Amino acid sequence: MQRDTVYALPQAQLVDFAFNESVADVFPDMIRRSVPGYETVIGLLGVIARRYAQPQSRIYDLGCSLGAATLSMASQVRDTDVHFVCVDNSAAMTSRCGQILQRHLRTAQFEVVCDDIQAVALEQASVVVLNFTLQFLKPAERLTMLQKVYAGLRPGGVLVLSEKLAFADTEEQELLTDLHLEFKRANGYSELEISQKRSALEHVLIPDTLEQHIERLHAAGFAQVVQWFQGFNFAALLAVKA
Ligand SMILES: Nc1ncnc2c1ncn2[C@@H]1O[C@H](C[S@+](CC[C@H]([NH3+])C(=O)[O-])CC(=O)[O-])[C@@H](O)[C@H]1O
Ligand SMILES: O=C(O)C(=O)Cc1ccccc1
Repeated sequence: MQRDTVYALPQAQLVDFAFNESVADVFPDMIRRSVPGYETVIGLLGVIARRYAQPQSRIYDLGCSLGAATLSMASQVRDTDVHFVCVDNSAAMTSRCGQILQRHLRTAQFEVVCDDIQAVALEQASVVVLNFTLQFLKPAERLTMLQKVYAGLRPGGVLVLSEKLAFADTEEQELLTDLHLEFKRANGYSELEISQKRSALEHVLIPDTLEQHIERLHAAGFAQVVQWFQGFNFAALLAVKA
């Protein structure tokens, strides 16, 4: 695995974070060292998919990056007639994702689409995954995205939503942000790397509170909303269509 050094050297100017070639090259290392519980979430996504996958349905991995969620789900889902659709608007990610999935899955089992997740048709879905992706959409566009997911799901289908969280309570926000910083330091990131990435993400990754997520999922139509994971300021929910 290639080590993430994207923000190791002082940047001449502040540039918004982008999922370009340099990020795609080091992404497994970057996300593992940046998101507390990432690997656990990936593993448990497989268990959730195993529970909710339906015969002759589609599983959508929206904002798939290198396909880690799809690989976990494919290893657990028993129905052979489930089709995986992996979508990401970064060509650097989708080209690598296609190569990785090819090594593990049958060609007929999956497709990788380079497009905005807001533009792709969602049909006959039993499982939809937004694993740390909704947070990159403009806040005003998030409800429409969830409504689209709801419409594309079959009854009994599930949306898995993982996100970085904000907290309404100032003290809680400070504590969990601080613990996230300690997590990054513990994983070998320097103060320079941490602060440069924070600036780059400032206008790109806009976290909502858990309460905002739950309310929005209900507004989109989901009857059952359950939080199943939290690692500091990162959480995962599942939302079931009745
Ligand atoms: N509008 C959009 N349309 C399509 N893709 C998008 C959009 N906005 C962002 N992305 C894509 O969403 C992904 C977010 S990373 C997901 C990790 C993965 N799910 C994983 O389980 O390893 C999370 C993170 O880096 O914090 C990137 O690949 C973006 O290109
Ligand atoms: O690094 C961070 O602070 C994050 O919030 C997570 C993250 C992980 C990988 C790419 C972008 C953001």
